[in-house]
Amino acid sequence: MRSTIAVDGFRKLTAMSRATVSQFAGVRDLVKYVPRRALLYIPGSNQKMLDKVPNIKADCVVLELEDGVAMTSKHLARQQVVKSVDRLMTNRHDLKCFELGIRVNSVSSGLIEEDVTELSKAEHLPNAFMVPKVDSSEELAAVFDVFRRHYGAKRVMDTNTRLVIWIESARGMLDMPRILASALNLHKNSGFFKLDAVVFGSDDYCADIGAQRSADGNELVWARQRFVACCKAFQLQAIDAVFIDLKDMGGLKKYSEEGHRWGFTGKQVIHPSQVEIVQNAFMPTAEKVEWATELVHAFSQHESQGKGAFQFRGQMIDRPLLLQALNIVQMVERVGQQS
Ligand SMILES: CCC(=O)SCCNC(=O)CCNC(=O)[C@H](O)C(C)(C)COP(=O)(O)OP(=O)(O)OC[C@H]1O[C@@H](n2cnc3c(N)ncnc32)[C@H](O)[C@@H]1OP(=O)(O)O
Ligand SMILES: O=CC(=O)O
Ligand SMILES: [Mg+2]
Repeated sequence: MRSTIAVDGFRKLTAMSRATVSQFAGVRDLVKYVPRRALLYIPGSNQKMLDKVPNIKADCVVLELEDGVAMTSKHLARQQVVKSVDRLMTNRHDLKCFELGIRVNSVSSGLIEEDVTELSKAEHLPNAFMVPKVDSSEELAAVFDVFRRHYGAKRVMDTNTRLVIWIESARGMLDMPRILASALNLHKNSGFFKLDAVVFGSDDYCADIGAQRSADGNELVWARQRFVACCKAFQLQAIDAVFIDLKDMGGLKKYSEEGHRWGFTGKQVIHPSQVEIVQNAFMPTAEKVEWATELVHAFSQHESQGKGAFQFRGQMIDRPLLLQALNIVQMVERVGQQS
């Protein structure tokens, strides 16, 4: 299997290479890197699905309060998610996922206040709070305000809890650079949850622009490519669209591999049967892991001789290539620790 090959490739790293990689911890914080190849939604209203979380191997599990939950079940979902997050975070070392998040309702829905009021009754914070339909940077101030009022300043400003946001409208898409910069500044200036990943809400985006979904996905090409470029401009992870045809595993594989080639970091999934296909598609190949490991090592040697650019296997290498190689090494290191 592709992921296994890559993990084996990583295990061949020598102690010297590992030490070399750690010299670049200042460039990218290796310890805090969270793989998000597959981000699985679990509706908070479904207790049977919530009970499966400890054994789910998706990189990121999203306890869902938004569109996966009927309006008539929001209250029940909030109560079940509060109990689940306390139970799961108490035994967090037993979880198979890297990140347990909660997706609240959007600011524009008018439901976020009730979500946060209820969630703040939990003793534990999740690893990440997830906010959908962020259309403007002003909305982030409203998110900060509602969390600070209900959780208290200390709990939301002195924590490792991360922020993940969804871009799902034409307005959000056009304003992405301002939205992402504001979210990062909010963390820098106030200590509020740090933005770590951005998710493309393609179904809501299609509804917003009036596009019809097609088998070849042409209607989303521009948006997906702009989305990746904006995320990567701010060194943020970019999570690709949901694939809703639950029985079409070939189609899921094709779109996942395409997303990986285009620069996405991972993909949203809605069913456990989609997890492994997506994780494999977003795993670097064994050759790529070997290339990355050797490149990082070569970079370190050249840098110690005062050379920022050099030749490596016939290619010119400088800092951007080092960053790409570090992304690969960080991903494989975390996945290797899990398996
Ligand atoms: C597109 C825009 C978005 O906003 S996406 C995010 C919002 N949507 C969601 O949260 C939906 C998430 N997915 C689901 O609710 C389910 O997968 C849906 C699509 C309803 C299908 O469920 P169901 O009919 O039970 O499927 P199934 O019979 O094939 O299930 C087999 C076993 O797997 C389980 N399962 C299913 N989905 C999940 C899931 N997301 N998380 C955890 N477990 C899941 C089922 O409970 C079932 O378990 P068992 O075999 O009965 O023990
Ligand atoms: O929230 C996800 C979407 O596709 O919409
Ligand atoms: Mg959506």
